Amino acid sequence: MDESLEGVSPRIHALDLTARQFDMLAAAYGTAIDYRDLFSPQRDLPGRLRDWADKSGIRLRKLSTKARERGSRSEKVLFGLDDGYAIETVLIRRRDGMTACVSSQVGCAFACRFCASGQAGLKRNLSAGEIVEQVVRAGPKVNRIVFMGIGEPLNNYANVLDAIRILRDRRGMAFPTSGITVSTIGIPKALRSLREEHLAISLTISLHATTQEVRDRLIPGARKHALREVVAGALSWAQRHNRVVTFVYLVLPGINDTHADLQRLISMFSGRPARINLMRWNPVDSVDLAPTSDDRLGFFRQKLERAGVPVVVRDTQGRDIGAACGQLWLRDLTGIRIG
Ligand SMILES: C[S@@+](CC[C@H](N)C(=O)[O-])C[C@H]1O[C@@H](n2cnc3c(N)ncnc32)[C@H](O)[C@@H]1O
Ligand code: SF4
Repeated sequence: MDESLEGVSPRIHALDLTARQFDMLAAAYGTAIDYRDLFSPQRDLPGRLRDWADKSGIRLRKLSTKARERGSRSEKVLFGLDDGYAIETVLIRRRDGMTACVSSQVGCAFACRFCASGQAGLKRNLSAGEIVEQVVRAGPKVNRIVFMGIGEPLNNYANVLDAIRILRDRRGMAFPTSGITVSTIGIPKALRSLREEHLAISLTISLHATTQEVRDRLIPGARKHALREVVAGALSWAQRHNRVVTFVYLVLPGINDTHADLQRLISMFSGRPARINLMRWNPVDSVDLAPTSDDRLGFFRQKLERAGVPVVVRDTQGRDIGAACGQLWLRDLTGIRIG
């Protein structure tokens, strides 16, 4: 992370600033505000903050709320961006707090067959500040963050890691990294870098196949990533950090749910620092796939359990408002889908 102010434009987004950069700006403009004030969850930001922003030419907020949709346990917020696109953030209520499911990119380059978010391709990366702002705007009840919205976080490595560092800074939001999960298709080079970071985050790998051929069909953008390198990179991260890595497996009838798949999953993960989350496909308009049956999911779960591989069946929240995993579309400012 470059902590100097070089190249920082006067219209910089306050939530892009590290505490050190803030100190330098505070010294240059003189201020009575504290770094923590930048992360104020209030809708009407305190006057002293607005005065400081006017004086220093800093933008306190960059996202504009375009729409909100409430479901039984989740809420979806459509945030407009400066360049005419709109991304979505999902808030999920839990018994002990709230989870913010944040977007990391404007669209996605990987074009997974089963997912809405990659249908328009990748337009650009979100900045660290645009990621942090999604959490700030979600309010103080958020105690978990999952990078499971639009985009592939490890394809925007620098900004996602900067966002995590800003979020966890004790002088700012002091968000515990143990409450942050990065979900990724597992880009091997980025996994090697992540292994060396001193960050106590959780890691989830979207695996979805046990052969290269099936994975290439399901995740066309990841064709150059060898499946065994993805798995080895994730397990190496787990060993280095003394953690368990979660592998997500979307069970798709007739595609990746054969007995041979089950056997390969068992031999890949038995005795490893890994757990498997079996998932059902959430429907996406104009995508010709079918969700698996409860029986098939139960069969996979039972066989994996018997082989000693930790496994859970995970059902995602938000299907009632099109906010479940993989159902978020890149949109324009009026909410019309792109892709
Ligand atoms: C939308 S992705 C974003 C994070 C990252 N790009 C990834 O693929 O892990 C979050 C999770 O949703 C899963 N997913 C995508 N489309 C889905 C769908 N239609 N039904 C269920 N899960 C889906 C992905 O495989 C991934 O585990
Ligand atoms: S599942 Fe993840 S990697 Fe695949 S298109 Fe959706 S957001 Fe991108």
